[in-house]
Amino acid sequence: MSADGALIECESLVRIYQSGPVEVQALQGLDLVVERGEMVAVVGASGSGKSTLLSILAGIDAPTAGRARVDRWNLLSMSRRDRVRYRRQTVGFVRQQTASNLIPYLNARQMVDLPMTASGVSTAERRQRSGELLEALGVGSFADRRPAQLSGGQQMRVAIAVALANRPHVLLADEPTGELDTATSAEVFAALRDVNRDLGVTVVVVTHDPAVSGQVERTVAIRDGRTSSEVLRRTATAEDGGTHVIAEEYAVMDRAGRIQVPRDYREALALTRRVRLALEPDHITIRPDA
Ligand SMILES: Nc1ncnc2c1ncn2[C@@H]1O[C@H](COP(=O)(O)OP(=O)(O)OP(=O)(O)O)[C@@H](O)[C@H]1O
Repeated sequence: MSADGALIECESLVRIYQSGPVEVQALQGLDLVVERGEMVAVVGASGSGKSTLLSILAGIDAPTAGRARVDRWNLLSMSRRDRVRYRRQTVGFVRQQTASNLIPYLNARQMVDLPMTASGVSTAERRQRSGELLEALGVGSFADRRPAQLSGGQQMRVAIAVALANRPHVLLADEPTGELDTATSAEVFAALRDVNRDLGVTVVVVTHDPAVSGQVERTVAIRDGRTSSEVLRRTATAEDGGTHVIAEEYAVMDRAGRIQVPRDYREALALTRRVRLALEPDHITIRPDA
């Protein structure tokens, strides 16, 4: 794998679910590298394997085959005890349904407090950390409110604060804006970007929302359980001094040299099973087998 020292490395990751006689290949050899400090959006159609990937990275689900490493943890060979430590200390996870992240009878401060209590953090440190986190997420003045007394966007910010309580290296968020209106989504997403920038937490966020994925520097697209393409965005300065974002799409090639040719390209040239490949001085051509 190329990136030495990357925080997250998945290679040829496979997850097969067996339900009775039916086998579902949720991940079919997925490759993903995320550098420390990056913020990456994962996009893809419903059923493409996004939530499966996130559950594996969160240490909730175990892969069937392949390689997956986060920090110093090998997610395939981790013992049960290590898995508990990993989930407590290395990753923070924000679930898809806002309410499932929260406990109805606790207020925001108590909820942020809970994971730290489980990790044996002192009372004074807990109090300081929960105050700082709620403040950083813009919900400092709601510390004494329970979930039912908060709006959807505020609940999600509290959920993010809870996920960050034990200073994880990685924050994983599965459709954090899925249940929110456009304006609130933008606010929650801005909060995730602040957390990434100000606290240095690496963020992997699954989203359906192109408006959301368009705001990060790298978007990884999953199709049929594999990483199919990546969009990289950078800000360029024009001659008149104005700035604009340039987005470039790349196909992803695995170590065996496999790439996915997008369906519209295949259809446009009627590419089917066999194609002609030719190596040119600085590129490769793919032609129909005519
Ligand atoms: N526990 C499970 N048992 C059996 N099949 C499952 C299980 N979890 C997921 N799958 C299947 O694996 C595939 C990938 O599901 P996954 O939830 O990862 O997709 P997704 O991209 O997150 O979809 P969505 O955007 O709808 O949440 C789907 O075909 C799904 O039905």
